[in-house]
Amino acid sequence: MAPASSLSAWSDLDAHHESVGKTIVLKDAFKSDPKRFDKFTRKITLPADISSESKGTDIIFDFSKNLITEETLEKLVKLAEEAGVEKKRDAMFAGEKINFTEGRAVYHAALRNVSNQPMKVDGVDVMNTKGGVNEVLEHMRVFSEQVRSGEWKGYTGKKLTTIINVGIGGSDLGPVMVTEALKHYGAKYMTLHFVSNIDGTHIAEALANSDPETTLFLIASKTFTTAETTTNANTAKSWFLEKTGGKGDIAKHFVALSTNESEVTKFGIDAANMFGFESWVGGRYSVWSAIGLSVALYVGFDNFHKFLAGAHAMDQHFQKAPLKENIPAIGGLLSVWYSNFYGAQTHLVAPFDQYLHRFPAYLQQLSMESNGKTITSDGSPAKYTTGPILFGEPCTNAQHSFFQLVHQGTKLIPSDFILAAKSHNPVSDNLHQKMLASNYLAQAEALMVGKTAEEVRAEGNVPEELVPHKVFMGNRPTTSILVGGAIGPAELGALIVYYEHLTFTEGAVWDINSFDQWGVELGKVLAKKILKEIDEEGAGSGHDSSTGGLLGAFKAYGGF
Ligand SMILES: O=P(O)(O)OC[C@H]1O[C@@H](O)[C@@H](O)[C@@H](O)[C@@H]1O
Repeated sequence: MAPASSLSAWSDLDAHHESVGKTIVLKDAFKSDPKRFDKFTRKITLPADISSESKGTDIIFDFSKNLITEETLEKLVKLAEEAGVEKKRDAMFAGEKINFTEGRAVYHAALRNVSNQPMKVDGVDVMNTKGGVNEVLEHMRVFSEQVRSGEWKGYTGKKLTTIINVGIGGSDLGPVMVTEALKHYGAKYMTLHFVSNIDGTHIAEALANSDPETTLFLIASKTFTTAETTTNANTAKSWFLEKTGGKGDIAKHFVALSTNESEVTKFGIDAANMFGFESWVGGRYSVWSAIGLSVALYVGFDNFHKFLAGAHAMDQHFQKAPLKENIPAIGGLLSVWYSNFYGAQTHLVAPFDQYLHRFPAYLQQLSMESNGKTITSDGSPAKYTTGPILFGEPCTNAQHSFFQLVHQGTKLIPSDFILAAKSHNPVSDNLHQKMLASNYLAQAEALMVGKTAEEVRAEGNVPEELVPHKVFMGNRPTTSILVGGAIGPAELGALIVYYEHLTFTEGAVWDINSFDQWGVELGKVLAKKILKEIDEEGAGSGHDSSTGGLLGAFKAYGGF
């Protein structure tokens, strides 16, 4: 594929940015076009049988407060066409090896293919083959139901009520985020811990109040070689054996979620207690796989299945909708528009939803590990900027911390706001929900309309020297996502997949491989070398003076 900047649609967008993009004033665009909201809003409706709403849940994506005209959208669609976004999408869904640096298919969509259409990699239907998607799902269903009912017992015959998931990166962030987001649906008697950090504090705090008789460990690692996870898992195993005086039965208290059977059995977990998946599932896309077992245990398999089904609905939309109507494609194209033509460096995602408090952290990995790349498909460096820095926090909290910069800073920060129309906790007669919604609406409006010097003066009693400080430039773009009900498993699944395919669209336009992550390797290798040096005499070798100096100081202060 040609570099994006050599496409004619790219030059066309460059010119369009000069003539229209730089001059568009959103509040005027709304005044002159009463239909702007309708024109730029897209909707997906999730089927009734999986939704939190009995008639099915609408999810509205309002793109109208973005710096675009109808012509911009057409030109962005043209760019997607020239960049082969649809072709690449179809190749992904056809199981082709689009992860070209690792020679792998990118097939996490198969994990949520609840309509069970045949999906093949190398001619094999991954849904129904032995050890395939359906078989693992059935294993997850049986196991999660046994644990939840108490049929699966610990070594002293007690029900397992504490779940400790040991994993990092994609083997942690998805399960943490989703179990938090679906807490309303979670088993109230269960205590969940997610141990990821190599910092011993993480595992120590999780074990501190856990009872080995009632604790289930899920060792979650695609490769089963990740240093943090194997170290934490070994510490957990030693704790378990020590606390149970060697009588504890590993088979009843440890299961593995992995692709690597030989490492799993080497660790001491029976292959029968392993929930597998395939190398065509990238770590950051693995919550839909066996890595999601903690979710199934916590919210029950039926809800886990709805989560997959909501995701599948968004997959089908992405696969079938024409680009101009295609919600994730539009999201991705807007990101390209801001990154490459306005020089925006960031993407803010602010859920107006406390249950979604780990959603931005999850999206950070999804977006930045996928598109934090420089090299294009022909091996040459991109001549344009790629993955934005994604960040966020739930609102209204974020408003009281970093929103100052979003409103009045020098940077353009395209922002997404997410709200569910219905709260799971309509306390104080829905007062909280109404206040939450009023902030969701007010922030997007304020970012767009801003406040002129004249408006500041008209408020009266403002000393002239303060006027510029109180001016809001406005014209700051937002995408507002409104879930037309509560956020249940299906709604959450669809929201995640919106961001997955948005990220896909960006990467497809930028002509990079969104599916490898070589950038995490170098630090791992150096850490191994330094770990050895900590136990050796001296301050290591071959380091720069800063690294060597710090290593020496650490050893001296820490008594190593
Ligand atoms: O699931 P495992 O194999 O332990 O990997 C955990 C994480 O490791 C990181 O270095 C990245 O590669 C992530 O994509 C991955 O999710």
